[in-house]
Amino acid sequence: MAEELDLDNLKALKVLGKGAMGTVFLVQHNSGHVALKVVDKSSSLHDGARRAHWEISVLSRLSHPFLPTLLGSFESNNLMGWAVPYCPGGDLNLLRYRQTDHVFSPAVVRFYLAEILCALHHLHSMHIVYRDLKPENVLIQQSGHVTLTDFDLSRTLSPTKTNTSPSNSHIPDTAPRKPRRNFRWVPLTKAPKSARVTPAARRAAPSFERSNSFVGTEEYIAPEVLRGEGHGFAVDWWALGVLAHEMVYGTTPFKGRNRKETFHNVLLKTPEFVGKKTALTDLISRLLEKDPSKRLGYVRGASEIKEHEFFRGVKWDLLTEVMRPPFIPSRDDVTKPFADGLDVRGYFQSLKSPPSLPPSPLPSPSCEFQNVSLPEF
Ligand SMILES: Nc1ncnc2c1ncn2[C@@H]1O[C@H](COP(=O)(O)OP(=O)(O)OP(=O)(O)O)[C@@H](O)[C@H]1O
Repeated sequence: MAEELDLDNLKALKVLGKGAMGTVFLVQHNSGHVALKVVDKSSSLHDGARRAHWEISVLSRLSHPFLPTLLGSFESNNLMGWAVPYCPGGDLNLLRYRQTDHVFSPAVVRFYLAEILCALHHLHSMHIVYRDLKPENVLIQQSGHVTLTDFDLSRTLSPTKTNTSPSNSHIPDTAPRKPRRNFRWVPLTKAPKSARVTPAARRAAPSFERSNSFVGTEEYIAPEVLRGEGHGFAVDWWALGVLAHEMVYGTTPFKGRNRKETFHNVLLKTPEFVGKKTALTDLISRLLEKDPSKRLGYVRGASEIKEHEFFRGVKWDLLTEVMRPPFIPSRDDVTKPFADGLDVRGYFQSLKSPPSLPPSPLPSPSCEFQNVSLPEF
């Protein structure tokens, strides 16, 4: 049961990340560390309060080892916040950049895909379509297992419209809408920024205003979304295919020189795979089927994908016990916290008065990992 948090008693140790919607703080709470996401309700640009209520409502329904648990929440006149377990391992994108050639081995890919698939299976079983799968939203727990984060773009689908719900018809009025213009920027010489997304006011993308639910990250958007044909659960299977491609090749499959070219590629380009055909390339190409009704997972959901040859041997019911995570954060890196803790309320107040800006946010975790080798298959 999520508790009511008292903002005045919460001291942030540092800023873990800043997203389109809010700021995530590392907070000491009940003798442990939690991640506290705080949204400025007055931020009319991003419709903060409505989106925060939506995310809290989704989190409060989740109960799965690869999804966050809502630990507590608060609401004041100006701020809303909620706490979830802290994931010290950073995200899958940062982890990939720590690998040789910035790619994971097929065995590691299998591990992460299997866990993400289980998390999506759970969400879909609750009629929630995630719609924001990308490596930056896959966090690594202290145990090395994954947690999906950021449910801002998720939506509830009517059970009767499981796969190809027409755009918007299933979106509850209370659901937030979060248009984004996303781009990827990864300086070659620096560690990649955790998020490759930048929110933009809807007016920044006028050509897509017709569809109220045109959302997602450019390189991860499914063709049916671009075609304005609606958002079914199959958009998550498409994104799983893009993510798998990025993890194993180091690039997303449809990235163009600009957004127009990326969207053109998403709609028309057939992904190419270097080297011989494998179970993994077969899985990716089946997930990247442009017609959602022919896409793997369309007919029987996650179960259909779990049966794919690439996952042969995975003990789905025993994932947390049997499968050893390939990377385990070696220490809970809470180094360089703010000296006396950071007052969350003061942090937001100071954002509104530029002369006394707070210390700049620290980047995502710099923890090290124990590399656990997985058997090749
Ligand atoms: N549980 C957590 N443990 C550790 N870090 C976290 C946790 N939750 C979020 N973060 C960090 O905070 C960042 C922002 O979080 P989140 O994606 O939920 O915010 P957002 O405002 O919705 O962002 P976006 O712009 O991607 O929509 C994440 O990229 C991550 O670095």
